[in-house]
Amino acid sequence: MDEAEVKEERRRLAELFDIAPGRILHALCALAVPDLIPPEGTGMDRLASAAEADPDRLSRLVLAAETLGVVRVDASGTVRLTAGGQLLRSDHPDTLRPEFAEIDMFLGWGAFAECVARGGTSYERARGGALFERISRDPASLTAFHAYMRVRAAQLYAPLVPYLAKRGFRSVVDVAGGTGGLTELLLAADDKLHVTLLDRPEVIELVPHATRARFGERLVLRPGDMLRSDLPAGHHAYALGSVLHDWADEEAVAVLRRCHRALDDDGQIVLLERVLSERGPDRGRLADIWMMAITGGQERTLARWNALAAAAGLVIDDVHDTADGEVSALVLVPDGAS
Ligand SMILES: C[S@@+](CC[C@H](N)C(=O)[O-])C[C@H]1O[C@@H](n2cnc3c(N)ncnc32)[C@H](O)[C@@H]1O
Repeated sequence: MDEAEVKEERRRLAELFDIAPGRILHALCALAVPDLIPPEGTGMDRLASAAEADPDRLSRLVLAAETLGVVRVDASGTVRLTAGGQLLRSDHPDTLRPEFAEIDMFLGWGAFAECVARGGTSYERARGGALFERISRDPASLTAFHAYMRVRAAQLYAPLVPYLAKRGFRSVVDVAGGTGGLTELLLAADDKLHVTLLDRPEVIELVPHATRARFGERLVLRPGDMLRSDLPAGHHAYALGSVLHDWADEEAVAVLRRCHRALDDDGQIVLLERVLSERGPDRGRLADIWMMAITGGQERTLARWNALAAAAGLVIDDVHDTADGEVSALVLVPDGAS
């Protein structure tokens, strides 16, 4: 490398390493700053008072945010959101706010290199418990996590809904379906469908009343533990959206076996998951590292998904990818049924 290339690489790596941009966006969202900036703009002092923040510190944060391109501050000191900054508002349909306002995941990275070297998750080391157990004891974290999951589900799974609707499910169990982001998409796409939403009891309690009222008896809420007890039996499809990537193979196979046992005669299991490329650079490998750090699970290649299915007596019958490769639908049926 010549001197200019070294300089450029140092700059590129230092930029990758810098923790500040993410934390600036986090603080803006946690303090609801984008929600407090009206279309006509606002002054720094007014913004600080609305955000209940120290005026000097908040103005430094906003100026740093301008450098990141999410706000613009004009000569008179009026602060406005840029087009990108609009995505940080909670009322934007593609909002990033619940994700960026979350602190628990960030704190969970802790001593990450330790977990690479010695196993376990850095989340557990840093936060003193496994993710789903710990946030269950911390209402603020639980609410923030599921607020993010709902928005994520609506955005991530929407491109798969036409494909899922065409499969003509009679009834679906949304296994570990959180507060029902996927369930709502499925129920809204087919007015004859019944969905049983199963998750931990404290998560089922967070299902919004509006969702319960909207779908009436087509939605059954079922507190349960997919790792310790049988799933409701006799349904046509068992959907698992971003569930198995949270778990190592042993637990993932145990959950698949439970779904297999519960299936209707012509039943199917539908995984909504990322399919990692077999080799070469893939942004999904960063998501894989999130899983290593936070849950102890992993993102999987098609070969690994095949192996997981086989271990539960299942085969992959169909794979439907989305254009951006962020998520695919993998349809599993009992081995010998396809
Ligand atoms: C990554 S979230 C995915 C939520 C939802 N399927 C979605 O795509 O939005 C994982 C979900 O698994 C649930 N979960 C974790 N352990 C569980 C268990 N033992 N039994 C049932 N649900 C569980 C969590 O509460 C959480 O809602």
